[in-house]
Order: sequence, then C-alpha cells, then structure tokens
Amino acid sequence: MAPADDTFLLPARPEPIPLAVSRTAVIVIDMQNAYASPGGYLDLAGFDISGAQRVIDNSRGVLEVARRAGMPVIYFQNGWDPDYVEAGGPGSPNWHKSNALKTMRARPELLGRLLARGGWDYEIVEALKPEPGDIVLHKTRYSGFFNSQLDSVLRSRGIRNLVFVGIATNVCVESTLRDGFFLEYFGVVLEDATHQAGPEFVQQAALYNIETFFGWVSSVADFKGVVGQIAPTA
Ligand SMILES: C/C(=C/NC(N)=O)C(=O)O
Repeated sequence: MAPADDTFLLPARPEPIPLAVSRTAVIVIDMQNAYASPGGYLDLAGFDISGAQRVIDNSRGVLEVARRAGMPVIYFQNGWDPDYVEAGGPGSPNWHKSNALKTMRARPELLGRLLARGGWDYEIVEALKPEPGDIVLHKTRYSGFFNSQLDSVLRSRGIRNLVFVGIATNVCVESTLRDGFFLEYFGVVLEDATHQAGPEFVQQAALYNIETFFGWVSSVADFKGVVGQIAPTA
C-alpha cells in the first residue's frame, strides 16, 4: 500500500490521532427510526431517546464534511427479515437478549413491525438518508463486522481508520469498534454524535472503555474543524 500523504491530526482522547483521508471512513451505526424516532423500537421498549435528535443534527454536519473531503460514508441498518428467521430462535442468545424481540413477545400486536426489513422501523431517518456514493450495509447482530461485508468493503478500499457516529454507543457502536480493534482497525467515536441505550452512565462507561482500551474519543466540532479544512475532492 502506498504511503498516504493526506494525513490530518484529529484532536481526541487519550491523545490526538493521525488519520489519512484516503484510509478513513465514517461509519453510521443504525440511524433508523427504530433507534432515533418516537414510536420506534427503543422508544416502545422504554429507553430514553431524547438525545437522538442531537445525534441526527450532529451527524448531518459530520457526513457533509466527510463526503466533501472524499471519505467514504458507510451506513449500517440493523434488523432481520420480516419473519425474523435471521434473528435466531430460542437456540440463539439473541432471541433471549434482544429487547426488540422481547418487546414483541410481550406485545404481539407489534410482531412484524420492529426491526423488520421493509418496514418503517428499519428505515434510516429522513434527515440522514444516504446519498449517491454512500455504502449501505445490513447487519443482524450488534457488531457491524459479524456476518457482514464490512471487512471486505474496507480492505478493498485500503481503509484502516473508522470514525463512528450513531446509536447506541454502548451496544452496536461499541461492539463494532471493538471487533474492528481485533481486526487492526483504528476506531474513533465522535461522542456528541452518539447516544446510549440506557442511563447516562452507560454512555460514560462506553466512552471510558473506548478511550482507555479500544480506541479514541473525539467530538463533532473537532472533526468538522479539521476535516472541513480539507480541499473538496473533484
Ligand atoms: C439495544 C439495541 C441497540 N442497537 C444498537 N444499534 O446499538 C438493540 O438493537 O436491541
């Protein structure tokens, strides 16, 4: 691989991290109605989604500057086929732990609505719709690396650095960043473009884990500040 001469220094904790534009992608985790809209899965399951609008607003700005600089934007959508075959049955821990599946077992009238491909809950929120050139991948478990094309998509483009936005910090964002760590990807979370599933302390715990053990934590302002200076690609 040729050395990259398009490196910028992103302010981050625990220390600034050098990233090359040509080796960096923005990963948008599960910005679906399920996780970010009133009436979506997390809301119906009783999680506080009041921070989701800030994630939407902040992610928009991040994606704008990333696209202008020529960084790939890779979206994930989380969910299953409408018959929930991909969710696994009682032989899968996912069947026991997924709060979407548990909510539907408790409220059978929701069956077929939560996280089902083809439905509103599964769709990416209107304000963050993918643009031409963006990549959209599907995943059936919390980690974006598990049973998905993500690793091939990244390796075929020479991408080694992943900048994360999306929901939820402590579940799919952290799972994907951790799996990336084991595959030698450098993971950075933009803390104010993420939101947790659960109480505020889990946001802090996830960010602590990431900053201390698995990656780096930066902010939307810092990302826009440095990436916004990069000359637009033709
Ligand atoms: C709780 C949860 C989180 N998903 C995510 N996108 O982080 C779920 O899918 O049940």
